[in-house]
Amino acid sequence: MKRAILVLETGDVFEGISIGKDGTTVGEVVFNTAMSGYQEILTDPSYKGQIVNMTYTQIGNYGLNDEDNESDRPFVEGFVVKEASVIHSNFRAKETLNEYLKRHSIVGIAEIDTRKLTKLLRVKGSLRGGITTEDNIDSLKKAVENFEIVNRDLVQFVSTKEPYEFNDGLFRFGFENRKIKKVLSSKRVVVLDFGVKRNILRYLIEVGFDVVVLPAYSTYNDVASFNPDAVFLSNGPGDPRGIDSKWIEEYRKIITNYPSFGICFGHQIIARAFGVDVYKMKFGHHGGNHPVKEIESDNIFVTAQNHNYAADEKSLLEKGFKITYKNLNDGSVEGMMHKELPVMSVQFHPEASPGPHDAEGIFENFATMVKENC
Ligand SMILES: NC(=O)CC[C@H](N)C(=O)O
Repeated sequence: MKRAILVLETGDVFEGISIGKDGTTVGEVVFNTAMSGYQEILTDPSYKGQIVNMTYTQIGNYGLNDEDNESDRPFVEGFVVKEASVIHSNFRAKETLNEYLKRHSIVGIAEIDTRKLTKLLRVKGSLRGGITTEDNIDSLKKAVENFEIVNRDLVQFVSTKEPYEFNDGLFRFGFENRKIKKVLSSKRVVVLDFGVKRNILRYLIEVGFDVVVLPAYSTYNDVASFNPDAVFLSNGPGDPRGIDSKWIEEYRKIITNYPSFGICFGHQIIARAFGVDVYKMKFGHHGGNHPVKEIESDNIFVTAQNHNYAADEKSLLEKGFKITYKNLNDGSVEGMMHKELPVMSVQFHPEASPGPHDAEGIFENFATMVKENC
C-alpha cells in the first residue's frame, strides 16, 4: 500500500494511503454527506476544481457501472474517503472505485480521519488543499498556496464545444411505476451548458421538451437561431462571479426574451444577470439531506445539493424577484422567481443524482410555466 498525504492551506496534514493515480493534485476541499451516489458525485462537472471528502465511511461497495455517469468522465480534482471498499457487489458493477479512479487519472486518499477533516472544514470553511503520493510536502504546500478558485471561470473546462441534441429519458430501473407528467409536446428548450448533469436533461425530456444543448458561451443570436420555446441554465463549477460581464449581458438578453429556468450555477447566473449579489458561503451545501421549504405551500423537500455560492436575499428582493424556497438549516435562499417575467430558478438539485426525488415536480412546474407563456 502506498502512502499519500493531504495538506490543507491551514498547514494541517493528514496521512493515509493512496487510491487512484499516483501523483499530486490541488483544489478546494469540500465535504459531501451523501451516503450513496459516489459515481454521480465523481462525474458531476460542478466539482471541477474541488477535492471531495466523503463523510460516509465506506465508499465503493457497489462498484461503478455504465449507467450512473452524470457526464463523460469524473471531474473531481481529488477524492477523499475513510475506507475505499476493496470488493464490490452489484449486478451492474463493472469495476472497483480504485480501478475507476486509476483509469481516469484521479488522485485520491483513503484511511484518513474524514470526520476530523469535516469538522475542520465546518469550523474554518472550505479550504484549499492538495493530495500527493510524493515525499515533497513543501512543494505541495506551495502549490496549494498558489491555487485559486475565487473569481475564476471554470466553465470553460467543462462546457460542450459543439451544440448537440439529447434524447434519453430517465433510467427507470427500480422505478418502473414512476410517473412524471408529460406537460408539453413539440416545445424546444435550449440548454446553456455550464457543466450540465445528464439527469437534468433526462427530466427535461420526461416533461416533454425537445432538448438542444449549447456551449455556455453562446450569444443571444446563437440561442435565437435554434428558435427555442424556453431556455435552461445548467449547474456548473467554480465561482459564478468569475464569468465575464460581457457574457452576463448576453444571458440577460436571453433570459428576458425566453421563459427561463436555472439550477444551481444557472440560478446564480440568473441572479447575476439581474444585478443580484452572489456571495461565497462558508462551507456550502454538499449532500443528499438538505431540507428546503417551498414558501407558497409550506411543503418541505429533502434535497440534493452541491454549491458553495448563493444569491443574496435582500439584493434579489430589490431586483424584482420573490423567494420561492428557503433552506431550513441556515435560512439561505434556495429558489426564486421573477415577479413579472417567466423566470424561475432553484439553488438545489431537483434532478437528485444522487439524492431524494422530493423536488422532481419542479421540472413539471417549469414545463407548465412554458406552456402558459408561449
Ligand atoms: N452545482 C452547481 O451548479 C454549483 C454552482 C457553483 N459552482 C457553486 O459552487 O455554488
